[in-house]
Amino acid sequence: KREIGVWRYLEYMPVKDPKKIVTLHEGGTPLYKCDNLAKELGLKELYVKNEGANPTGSFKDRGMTVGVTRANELGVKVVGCASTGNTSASLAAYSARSGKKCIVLLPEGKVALGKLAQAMFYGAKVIQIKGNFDDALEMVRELAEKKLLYLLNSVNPFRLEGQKTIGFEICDQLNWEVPDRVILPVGNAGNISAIWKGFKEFRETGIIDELPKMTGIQAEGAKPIVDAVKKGAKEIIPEEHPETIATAIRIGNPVNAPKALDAIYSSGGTAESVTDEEIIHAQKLLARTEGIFVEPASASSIAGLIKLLDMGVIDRDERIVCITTGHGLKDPDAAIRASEKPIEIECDIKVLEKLLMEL
Ligand SMILES: Cc1ncc(COP(=O)(O)O)c(/C=C/C(=O)C(=O)O)c1O
Repeated sequence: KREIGVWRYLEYMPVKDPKKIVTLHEGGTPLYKCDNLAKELGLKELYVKNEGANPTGSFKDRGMTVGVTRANELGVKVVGCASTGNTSASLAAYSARSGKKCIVLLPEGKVALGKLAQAMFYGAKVIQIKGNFDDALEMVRELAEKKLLYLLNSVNPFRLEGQKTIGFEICDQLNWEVPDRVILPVGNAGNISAIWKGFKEFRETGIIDELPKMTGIQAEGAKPIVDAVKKGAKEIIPEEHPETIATAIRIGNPVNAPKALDAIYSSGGTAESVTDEEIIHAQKLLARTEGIFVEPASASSIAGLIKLLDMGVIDRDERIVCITTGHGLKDPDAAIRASEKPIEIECDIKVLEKLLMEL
């Protein structure tokens, strides 16, 4: 009996020795039909694929199970990555599970609390650099070139092989009724490239005939892919100083830009940017209409949906899947900052009853 999750698709995985698989039973995440939010937005059919339901709380686990399995096959002892947070949290977990040493490079002061706690607690060697993610990635790639570690950023194709299963699962969960459009946040641009690959492989094997429009969303202050798409360019111009409260996608020089641009152009998709305010608004709207709590970067897919509807780019009768990529608990500070303060009272039941009346 095939378990659900990434390894349900073993035949599509570049694994030579299944006995070397390192897994935390990642994947098999919920595809929620969001009728409340759809009604709010005047949409016919809206789904949210919640990758926050993965073992370490983000879609990165899908890539890491395949990437660390590869490291196992190679007999690698030390793995490493640069990260805005979730990649480091995931790599720390999978390297712990497979007895490997793990080193992660993080942009000092720009990593959400939950992610930092995970990387530290799983026992990774956590290095904070005085620079941004792009600087950290450059440094860790040099260590890889010197063979001092096995690099597990999404320059490593084994990461994308795991993440393409998001596309597979969406097809299975919609009984092969392919969505018209898939909307997701884009940072280093690995995920949009991987998911597109998944849909294309399912079409090549005859499981589906149609392909969705791949739609990438970036933050206003970190949008090299969006700028390229607006010009129909084949290459990006790196953003020197990417800035956004959605720190997961605070990336200026996405390594997978060529693949991501190809996914967007060949699928007839698009790319759009959203402000931090629009992200926080969408994050709250999703939580309060559908009970789905995601971190700010993840909510940019909902914010992008709203913006593209307002711009008339997206038709209201499209079947749409928004991918929410990380759990809201990853960034508790952002959630508390965006919420009403708790009410403080003495232990007086009368006061409490009065508050209840005003609920
Ligand atoms: C919640 C969340 N949403 C979206 C993205 C963007 O995905 P890509 O476009 O494939 O990079 C990330 C990426 C995080 C890192 O790049 C890292 O953790 O180093 C993320 O954590």
